[in-house]
Amino acid sequence: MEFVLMMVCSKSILHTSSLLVTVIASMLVPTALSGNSSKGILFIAVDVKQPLSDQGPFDVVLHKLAGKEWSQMIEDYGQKNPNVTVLDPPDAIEHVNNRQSMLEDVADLNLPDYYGRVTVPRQLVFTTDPSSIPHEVTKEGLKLPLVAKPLVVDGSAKSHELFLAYDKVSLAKLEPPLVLQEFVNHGGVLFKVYIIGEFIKVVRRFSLPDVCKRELSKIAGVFPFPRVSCASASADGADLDPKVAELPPSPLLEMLARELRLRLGLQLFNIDIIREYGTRDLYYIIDINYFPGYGKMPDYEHIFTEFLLSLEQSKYEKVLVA
Ligand SMILES: Nc1ncnc2c1ncn2[C@@H]1O[C@H](COP(=O)(O)OP(=O)(O)OP(=O)(O)O)[C@@H](O)[C@H]1O
Ligand SMILES: O=P(O)(O)O[C@H]1[C@H](OP(=O)(O)O)[C@@H](OP(=O)(O)O)[C@@H](O)[C@@H](O)[C@@H]1OP(=O)(O)O
Ligand SMILES: [Mg+2]
Ligand SMILES: [Mg+2]
Repeated sequence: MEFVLMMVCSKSILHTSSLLVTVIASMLVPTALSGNSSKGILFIAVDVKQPLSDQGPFDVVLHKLAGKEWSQMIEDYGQKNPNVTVLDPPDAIEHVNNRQSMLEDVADLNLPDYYGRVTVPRQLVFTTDPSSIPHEVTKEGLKLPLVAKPLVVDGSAKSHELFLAYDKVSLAKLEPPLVLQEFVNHGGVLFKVYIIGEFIKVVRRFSLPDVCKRELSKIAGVFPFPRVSCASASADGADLDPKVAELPPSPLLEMLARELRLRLGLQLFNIDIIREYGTRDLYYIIDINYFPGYGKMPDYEHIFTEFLLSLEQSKYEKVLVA
């Protein structure tokens, strides 16, 4: 079996050490350049300025690009080539690149709770007039502290600039569009669940420390905080309180990943999950990221390759059945 993948990513992504670069460096380019199409995968980098049909045919489109023009190009290509697999459809990506819509599907999930309950923190969206924020927050009964997050995630550093707010008055200093999300104490550790099709891998990362009532009553203001749970903040192997460190049960993660994959219409994403401190099984999803840096995921080369091969295998099986 041989199939052709087309890869596209923006310059900004190429400059960060994301999966695309890591994979190109370690797996794809050698495969494509050497002509040794081991496992049958041929990767072709695409020039987005040229028509796609002049560069194909492709079996799979793998990309992390946004924008109307690009979405249109992919849609047109898909219409002319109904057998192409787009990873992932631009409208599904856009849905999770907005911090309001990304969590809506989780809130609607209604999973059975044998292995634990999964929910999302309460949050409000503000698109204009920051002076109304304190009043709205009081009216809606959101509890402090609050995490302020830019509404749209667009791959820029600014869309990851978050603030922790300790009092309501200071909220008027924030810059909409943003979401204000209730902060949930979780013992300073979060679970990052990587999803690649049907495959799941969970890792522990350090996170923001808990905020106690005393601290809340003594501090006022909104404070920026750095990317606390980035890859360098791996908490796997750290000496942690076992109650905090215990991973969410696998059946819960499997059920959650399956449901989200279907609802979101995505194959490549990760989820940030925290467990409320002092509970055994109350989980909050606080973030979903499209096509995250898989290069940091243990054993990603093997998993990603198997995933790509499974796409073609399932197409082949469908043809046999039809
Ligand atoms: N509601 C919350 N309760 C407790 N901690 C939170 C909450 N929201 C965010 N955090 C902390 O802030 C970090 C950053 O928040 P979030 O994951 O939403 O931002 P991000 O910029 O999208 O991050 P990523 O790099 O994963 O894309 C989380 O990893 C977690 O440590
Ligand atoms: O840069 P990293 O490898 O950390 O990957 C991060 C990725 O950046 P990249 O796409 O430039 O790789 C981010 O994408 P944008 O929102 O900025 O588009 C986002 O998905 C983060 O959640 C990823 O961090 P992780 O969740 O995997 O810890
Ligand atoms: Mg996150
Ligand atoms: Mg995120």
